[in-house]
Amino acid sequence: MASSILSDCSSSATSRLLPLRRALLAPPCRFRPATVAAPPRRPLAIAAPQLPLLPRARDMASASAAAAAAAASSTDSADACAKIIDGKLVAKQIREEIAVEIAKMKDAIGVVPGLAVILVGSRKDSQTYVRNKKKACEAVGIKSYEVNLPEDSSEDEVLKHIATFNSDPSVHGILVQLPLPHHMNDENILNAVSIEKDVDGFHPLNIGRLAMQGRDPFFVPCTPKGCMELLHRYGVEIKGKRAVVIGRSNIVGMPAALLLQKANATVSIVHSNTKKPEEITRQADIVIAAVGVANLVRGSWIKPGAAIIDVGINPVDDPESPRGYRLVGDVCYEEASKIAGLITPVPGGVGPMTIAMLLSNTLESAKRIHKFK
Ligand SMILES: Nc1nc2c(c(=O)[nH]1)N[C@@H](CN(C=O)c1ccc(C(=O)N[C@@H](CCC(=O)O)C(=O)O)cc1)CN2
Repeated sequence: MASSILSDCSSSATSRLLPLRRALLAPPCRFRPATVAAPPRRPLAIAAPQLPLLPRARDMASASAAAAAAAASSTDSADACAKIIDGKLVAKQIREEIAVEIAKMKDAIGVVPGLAVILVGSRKDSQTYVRNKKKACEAVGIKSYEVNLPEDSSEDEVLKHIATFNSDPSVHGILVQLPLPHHMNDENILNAVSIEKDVDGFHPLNIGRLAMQGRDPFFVPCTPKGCMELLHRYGVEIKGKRAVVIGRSNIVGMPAALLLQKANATVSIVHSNTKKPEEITRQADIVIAAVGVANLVRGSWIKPGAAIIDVGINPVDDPESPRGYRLVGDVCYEEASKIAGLITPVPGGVGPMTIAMLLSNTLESAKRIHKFK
């Protein structure tokens, strides 16, 4: 269900005052138009989830609210606008690049990459993501295989389908859409996917290899890989920079921190027990926010000029929207975009990159299995 969060990221008390103060004091932020120049095309350098609310997320949110006044004054005086990192556009470029590569491989060796998706239950959001994955596969020339199981299926039924796909040579990638129903053990299921076909990169051996020096995983999880790809394509230097990842989930925060560290950033992870998260975040040249709390990161948390990657996709009530809600990130875009150097919007930032990276991982898998360069 959508939570009620005010669009200007302020508490209910300040929300009545801020728009007026802004109108009086601040020149409007001239956002870069939607036609912002596309980043240069480049070969792939190397995956929103609705993240669970952390137990102490409320504490972090209250630290955030306490910082609201400071944020208001700093954003009021700012006249700069961050460059928008256009994930939708980059994802489209990547899909086009992948389609070309797939056509080449098919011509050269007659192989068509195959992706198998297993969906358990009938969550509307998961059904939409799976449908979008299928459409994206069709558009680039990947053959997709889909298994839909009822909510009350047993773990064994899921494991049986995984085993069949593991031994099917026409399938190069297997994923189980998350979240799974509560009665299922994610670990048992994710462990069953062959690591050579684990295009989500969630198998513990793939995550373990990501964490180790001198080792590489077969696959990098799609959303964190998408975050890195956006940083690369927009020319953000990572080596020697300070990076902060907010959130430490297995599927986004933790792998994102490992990737930044592999790219030679100095990385801190801010989580539900972190004291003064805003002070730590303010030191970062690069911030990846993946905590699942709408508008947690305020303008006052951000170092001027920093690159901000917002992974959060949080529904908030909006009676004016046809759906009755709209999506906002973990970062208060209105404030942050006046202080940051670059920023991803929500929607249209990291989200579209998740599926583009899934296609990239599936192609990579087919190439590796068939030794095609
Ligand atoms: N097995 C997996 N399960 C889940 C993953 C995953 O990578 N593997 N990630 C998420 C869901 N997800 C893909 O599965 C996903 C989330 C969001 C988007 C996206 O494009 N979001 C749009 C907004 C969409 C909207 O309007 O509702 C955006 O941010 O612009 C794509 C894929 C959890 N499960």
